[in-house]
Amino acid sequence: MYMNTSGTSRRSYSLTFLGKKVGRHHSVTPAGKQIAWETTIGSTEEPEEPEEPSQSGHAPVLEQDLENLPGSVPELKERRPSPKFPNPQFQQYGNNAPDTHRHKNPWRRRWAAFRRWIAADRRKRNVQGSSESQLGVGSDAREAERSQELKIYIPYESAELCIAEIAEDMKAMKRRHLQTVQELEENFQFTAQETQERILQKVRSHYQNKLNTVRRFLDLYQDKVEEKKADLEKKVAELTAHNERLLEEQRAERRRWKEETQQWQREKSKMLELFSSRLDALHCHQASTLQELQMARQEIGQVQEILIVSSSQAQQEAAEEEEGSDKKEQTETCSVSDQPLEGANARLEELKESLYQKEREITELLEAERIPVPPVPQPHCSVLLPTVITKAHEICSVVPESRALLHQMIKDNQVALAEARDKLRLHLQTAKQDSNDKEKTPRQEGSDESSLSFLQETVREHEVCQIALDYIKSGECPVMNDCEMSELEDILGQETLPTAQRTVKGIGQQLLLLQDQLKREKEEKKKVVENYTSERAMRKKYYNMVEEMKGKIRVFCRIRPVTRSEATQGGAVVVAKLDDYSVTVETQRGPREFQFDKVLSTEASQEDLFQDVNRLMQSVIDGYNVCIFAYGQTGSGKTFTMVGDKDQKNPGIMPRSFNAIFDIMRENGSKFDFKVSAYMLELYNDRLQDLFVSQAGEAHAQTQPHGPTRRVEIKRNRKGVVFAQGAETKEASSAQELYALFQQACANRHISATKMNVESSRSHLIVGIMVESRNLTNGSVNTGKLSLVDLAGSERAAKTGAKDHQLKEANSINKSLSALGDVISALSAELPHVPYRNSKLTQVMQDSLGGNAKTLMIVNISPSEYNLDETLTSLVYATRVKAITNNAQRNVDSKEIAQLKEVIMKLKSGQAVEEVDV
Ligand SMILES: Nc1ncnc2c1ncn2[C@@H]1O[C@H](COP(=O)(O)OP(=O)(O)OP(=O)(O)O)[C@@H](O)[C@H]1O
Repeated sequence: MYMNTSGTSRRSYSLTFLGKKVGRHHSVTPAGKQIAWETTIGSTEEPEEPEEPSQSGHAPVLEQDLENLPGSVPELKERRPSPKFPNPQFQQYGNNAPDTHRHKNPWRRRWAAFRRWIAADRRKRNVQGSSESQLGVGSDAREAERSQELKIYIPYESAELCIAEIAEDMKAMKRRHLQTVQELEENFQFTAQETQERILQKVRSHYQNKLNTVRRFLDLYQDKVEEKKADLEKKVAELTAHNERLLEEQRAERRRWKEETQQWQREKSKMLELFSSRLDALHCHQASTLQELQMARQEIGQVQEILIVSSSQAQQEAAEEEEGSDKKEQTETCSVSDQPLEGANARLEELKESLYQKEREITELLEAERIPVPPVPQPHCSVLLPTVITKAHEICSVVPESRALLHQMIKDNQVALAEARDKLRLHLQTAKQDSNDKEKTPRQEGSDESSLSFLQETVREHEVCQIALDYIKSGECPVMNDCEMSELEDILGQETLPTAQRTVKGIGQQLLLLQDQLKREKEEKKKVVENYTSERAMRKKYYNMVEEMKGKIRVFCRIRPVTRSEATQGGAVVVAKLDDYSVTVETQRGPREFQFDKVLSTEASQEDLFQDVNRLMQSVIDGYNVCIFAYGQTGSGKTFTMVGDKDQKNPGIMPRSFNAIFDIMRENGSKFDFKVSAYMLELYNDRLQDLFVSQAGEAHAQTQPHGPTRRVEIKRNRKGVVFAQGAETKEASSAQELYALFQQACANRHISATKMNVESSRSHLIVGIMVESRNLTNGSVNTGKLSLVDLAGSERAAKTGAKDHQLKEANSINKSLSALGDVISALSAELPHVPYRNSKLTQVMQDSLGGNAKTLMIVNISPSEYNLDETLTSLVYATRVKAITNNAQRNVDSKEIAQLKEVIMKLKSGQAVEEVDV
């Protein structure tokens, strides 16, 4: 047998039984040394009893033995592991382990006995060897014998015992080994746990620090927000004050306009009165002239009768002459009878002349009455006055009725003059008394002054009239110096001279003046109306701005053109756009006006509409939630507005938004890093469907026994932002890519033909576009969401002709719209409970109605009388929506929060988190 130590912690046994190797075992000795020994059984000789172990234990024996083997004791000692290991279990195997402990191990005990036995045997053999050398045996034979002697012959039972012990020993070792492994594992776990806890602690403290920083940031932000809020409130107050000022100005303008109109009306009526009184006078004059004419005609008739009588008398006398009467007598008679005839003829000629004159005058007057006389240069008073007086006097002297009329006029004027004088006197007396009695207000004084001047004017008018009439009566012309003449011209300028010619010309001039004034008034009125309209538009604009600042939902109204079917039905157009902000509907009870943030007429193009929508795209990029939805009866143009026409010649809000978002992104590409993703859903028969999954694909998935059944559900995050759980979200890197996704989704939408619309949407379309923008300067992240909703239209089955499954669809659509109506009513009435949960549609739109989004509603209406009821319902509905207030907030995370969110996302998805991430 030989024994070898290699100084390692492994031990190997190699057993040879009856000349054969029976096995090799490795084990770790407690002392950590490797021992290999071989046992060859060659004799049945019983070994000597081993020596009793010495008091000092077996260790010295072992070291002694080991000195003869490869690997000396010092080397072995060196290789022994130092008792560094903290585990006491392992310490017991170290060199410092107490002997008592060693002896407790049965195997060790036996092993020690065995080694002692071997040592004794060796000693015995050495003794034998030395005696033989002394006898001088040949060296070769001795060598062979020595090699033979090196073998130790162990009795079979001992070997068996030994093997059994070794086996037992090995089992025990195995157990200990396993135990050690287990302990190692436990220890490792314990250590790993400790390390993990340490890391967690570190992470926690790191997070805590970050959180504190974030809190500080938040406080700063809060302060800034407060400042901003105060600023905005100030601005709102300023705008309100400005609005008030504008309103006040408008009221003042209106008052002024009203006063001016009244003044103008007063002046107009005064002028008309004057004109009619002048006309009356003219008619009187005309009537008297006609009467005169009549009388002249009668006179002519009488003269003609006299002429006839005289001619018959002449004939008679001629006959008598024939009978031979006295010629002298005849001549006398004849000369006597000729005398009245000549007078009558002269009178007749005179009358005729006067008649023609009168007729000419009347014609002139009538002409002047009919045609407004352009202002002609007045003849000089010095020429005009004597002519007028002479002519008037002539008429009066020739026509007795005129004379009588003149006398009457003089009398009347005298009476009127006396009355006017009395009135003036009375007024002066009263005024004098009043001025003595009390102090007057400026207004009273003004009215007194005006009535005094009126009375003075009346008196003066009558006085002038009196002088004129007196002159006409006498036929004299007044002798006037230049000063008097100019005074008279002034009077004539005031048109107080009652001559017909003057009157007519004055009336013509007055008419012209009136026309001029009317024109001016009209222009002024037009200007006032224009000012008022522009001011009204401005006021509405400011009002809308204030409302928007307050967070009110914006509502646009779009009137679509009359469709062909409506035209064939012959329904009248009952809807009209009043201005950019008002629409009017002709109802049976009269016109009804509705006000919105914008009204788009039938002529408004898709570009016009998008111009007002475009600014919301910037809000999305800035991190706001924005919702744009179209509402209206079926066939009113919702899909046209939101999506566009079929061949996309007139793209609607959705495709335009895609382009606008990517345009803004491109412009800001140097400052931000953007990410765009989208989901597209439809709410069909009260079930949410992912439009990125085709109906065929979904049907296939349903038929699979363990196929993935997608269930899309509406959830809200802590900030109240709605998101679709279970819906596929796809990323897009360009507007074209996003549009391709949109087209893919639209292809999966439920559409069918009804009587009202050949391409009627049978579901609500919901498109969500998420835009994440990371600021490259400060690392903050904005997350905006744009929700575009094309609602299905409310419909009446009788009108649309819906049957079977279309009826079911219509019921579902109407039910969800009615739930939407309930939500709108509750929000506009500011009720404490808003029934969002009554329908999936209202759940989807929860953050857009009364939530934290900037919302725009487009109410689409038909202009036709055929849809009057639905149009009125839609407009009332939209008016209610205008009253709803949202609280739009920006979704901004600082760099740290964004990073932490990323870490949380990674942890949630089971990804490894590195120190760098934290
Ligand atoms: N502003 C418009 N200019 C021109 N055509 C329009 C306009 N609005 C709507 N139309 C036309 O009217 C028809 C009906 O419009 P659309 O399909 O958009 O109605 P809808 O409200 O979406 O109906 P439904 O609720 O049934 O889906 C379409 O042919 C559309 O092209």
